Amino acid sequence: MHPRDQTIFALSSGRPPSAIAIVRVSGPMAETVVSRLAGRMPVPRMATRALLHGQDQRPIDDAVVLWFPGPASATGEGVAEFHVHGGRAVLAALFNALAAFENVRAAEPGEFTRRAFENGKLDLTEAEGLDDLIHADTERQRRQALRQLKGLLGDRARDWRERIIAASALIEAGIDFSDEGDVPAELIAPALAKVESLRDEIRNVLAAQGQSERLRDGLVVAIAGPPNVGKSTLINQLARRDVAIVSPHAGTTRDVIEVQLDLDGYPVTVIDTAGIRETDDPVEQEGVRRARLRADEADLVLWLADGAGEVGAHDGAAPVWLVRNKIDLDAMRPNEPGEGSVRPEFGISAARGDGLPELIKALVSFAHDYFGTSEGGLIGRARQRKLLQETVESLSRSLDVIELGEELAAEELRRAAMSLGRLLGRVDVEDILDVIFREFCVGK
Ligand SMILES: Nc1nc2c(ncn2[C@@H]2O[C@H](COP(=O)(O)OP(=O)(O)OP(=O)(O)O)[C@@H](O)[C@H]2O)c(=O)[nH]1
Ligand SMILES: [K+]
Ligand SMILES: [Mg+2]
Repeated sequence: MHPRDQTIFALSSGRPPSAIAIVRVSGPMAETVVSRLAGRMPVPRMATRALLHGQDQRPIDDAVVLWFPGPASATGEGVAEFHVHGGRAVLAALFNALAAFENVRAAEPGEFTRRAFENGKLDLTEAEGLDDLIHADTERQRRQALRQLKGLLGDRARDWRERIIAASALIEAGIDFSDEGDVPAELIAPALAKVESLRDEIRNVLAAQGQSERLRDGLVVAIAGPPNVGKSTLINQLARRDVAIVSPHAGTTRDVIEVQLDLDGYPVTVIDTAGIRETDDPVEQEGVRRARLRADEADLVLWLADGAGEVGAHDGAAPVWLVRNKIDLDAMRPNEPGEGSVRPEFGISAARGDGLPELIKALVSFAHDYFGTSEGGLIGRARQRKLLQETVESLSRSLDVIELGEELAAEELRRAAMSLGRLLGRVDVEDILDVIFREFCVGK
């Protein structure tokens, strides 16, 4: 039997142990599974209490059972939900009982959503939005994901696709008309006008968007600098807890330490690294190597220095802010901009907290620019942006090549429609589906 026709089950709630755990079952066997385990069929969509029994008639748990007959269910198939007590042994007993049925197996990550997608319950942008919503840590990520889940991008893309197909139908009708020679201009002109306005519309969405698909991955800020300048003290201050060891001993931090922060709704990862210096200690050398690597990959580097230190050499393309620490030790006032310095310069005391509000304010404003200011951003992922860009390019090309022949223009329009089809998950997507759904949680 094809894996797709098998019945799947998974824990859909959080990690056990928990007060309640929800196990979902989807597929052709779901109905049989419910009636055997619960001893009867619950009324559809009504919470029903039942003592669950395995096939050996031993009781499993006192549960609440829900039955959603397909196709009006989350996946489009028959779906059962078992709300059981969230103990590990309870779940193990239930999983054993489920797996004992023929053609019933544990679900792969994302398999429920994939079935929903394959049964037309949601388009690919909505499926991606669902995944993002589950993984959203901050308020802005949540709002962005919800827009996707509500299908705002999908709705626009469907409309664009239909209009492209209509324009290309006009051109193709023109081609059919002209047995020999030219296609009548009165057919081509309105089609071209449509294509042009469509292209501008999609361009506007791309432009208005800023970079809000970056919300998924977050902003990476690396704290780097020489040993003992107070890098770990600063990350502890930003995290408001002791994530890194602070000591007067130079070379304390060797591993890369990460904390996730919610800065004004923006997801920011701050990393503390080993102090960068020449050293004979192989462990510290490795720490320094990793520190350089992470600083090179970061989106922003806070180069910490004390006294009169300057920014050290590094290879990354990211902006570097010089942050002078330990201003409590000298007479320098907080946030005195360095003379002739192009990069922002901050004076702080990580130990006492002086200058930190200003530094955090600057970070929020950096995040604001980095993620784009648009609240109405429709694009949630780089994949979506890329396909929209391809659509715009094909539309532009169709306008360019129309002089050379209507067939060429029609071909470009087909390409544009294809890109939007991919965006929605309607064309040749098997390969990307595997990639996308694999990232999902099990039970989703
Ligand atoms: N006076 C003063 N001391 C500080 C300040 N920030 C950190 N220190 C001290 O400087 C020393 C080094 O601090 P760390 O945070 O461990 O420095 P680091 O840059 O992480 O050091 P490595 O991990 O070894 O590279 C500790 O003794 C801290 O207490 C500050 O703002 N003022
Ligand atoms: K130290
Ligand atoms: Mg340190």
